[in-house]
Amino acid sequence: MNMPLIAVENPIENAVKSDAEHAVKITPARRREVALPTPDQLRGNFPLVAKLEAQVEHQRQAIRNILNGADDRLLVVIGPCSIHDEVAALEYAQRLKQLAAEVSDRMLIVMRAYLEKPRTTVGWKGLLYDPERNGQGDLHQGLVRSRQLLLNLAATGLPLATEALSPFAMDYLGDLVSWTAIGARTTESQLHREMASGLPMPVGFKNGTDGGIAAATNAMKSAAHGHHHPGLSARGTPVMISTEGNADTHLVLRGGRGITNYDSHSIARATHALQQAGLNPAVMVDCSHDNACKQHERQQEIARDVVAQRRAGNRHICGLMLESFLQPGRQNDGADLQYGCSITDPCLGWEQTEALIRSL
Ligand SMILES: O=C[C@H](O)[C@H](O)COP(=O)(O)O
Ligand SMILES: C=C(OP(=O)(O)O)C(=O)O
Repeated sequence: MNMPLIAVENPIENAVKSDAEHAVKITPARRREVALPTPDQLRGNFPLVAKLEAQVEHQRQAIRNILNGADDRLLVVIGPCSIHDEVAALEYAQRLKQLAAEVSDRMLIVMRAYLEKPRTTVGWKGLLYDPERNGQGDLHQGLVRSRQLLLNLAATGLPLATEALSPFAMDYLGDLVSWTAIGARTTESQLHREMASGLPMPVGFKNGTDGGIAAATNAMKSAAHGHHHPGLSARGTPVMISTEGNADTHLVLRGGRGITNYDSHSIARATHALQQAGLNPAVMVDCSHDNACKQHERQQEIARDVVAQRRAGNRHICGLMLESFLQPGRQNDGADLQYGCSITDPCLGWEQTEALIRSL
């Protein structure tokens, strides 16, 4: 049945207000709006030069080659749980770059450059949302600092990984990212599956926080399909986005509800389920989160165990995720912060990281 169209006077003119009018606006609803640059504006101000663009595309292809078995190196996504200090992140990247070069015949090392944090309830949500960490939120500054940081990190030559949390953030930053995660809290979300289906890089879906893999296998099926969904154009206008589907996806096992899933039985069950569903059986093991019960030291024995399983013949294990920073452990955010130490989940320190990667 054809619905009659409701006539609106000057709909475009009414909808699009000047930036000044939108700058800070208290709406009748429970929200305030602050204008942001469009993706085109941010990318225009901090452009990705052709050399870096080619580097990112090359790195995405190298990851795809591991996922489809054309390259048998181990994919290692490693770095801070979250980045709160750009200087420390860059120092970490410079050290990691050297280590990555040393082991590049056996591993492809990708740096975690996580700018958005999903929270169980509330907490600091990352550099992108609240760069000053004062609870006020400043997405404009967060977007600028995040893009500058990713450009500086990419200039080291390392491939970069993020978690794609806001469906809008990738429009601003995605051109710099070679691998992305959809986290345990959002793997079941249709919005995130739609987003993943249009992303140009490989995507790892974490198992759900309950430890079950069904949400992630459903997500892989959904992301492989094309979708139509609302979104934002590069010029900042609302658009219908039609995606092609992304077949470069895989499962990330991160444990759940205090139960681990990196042992050979759990991995065999997961790869069997993926094969039954007609999906790529390549799995990455997240050595942190519920697999390590948030005890950063345990990541070392988990990584060794998983690599031993691979050596024993399980070629479906394609990668590891590790949380690591300059200093071991974590600290509460506050006045006297220790340089290079996580303010979210605990991480391996640099010495432990170096020794672990060499030993693997
Ligand atoms: O990776 C980081 C955390 O595990 C995730 O952001 C959830 O943190 P929270 O449970 O402290 O909110
Ligand atoms: C939040 C993260 O993981 P998960 O979604 O598995 O909790 C993370 O890797 O930073």
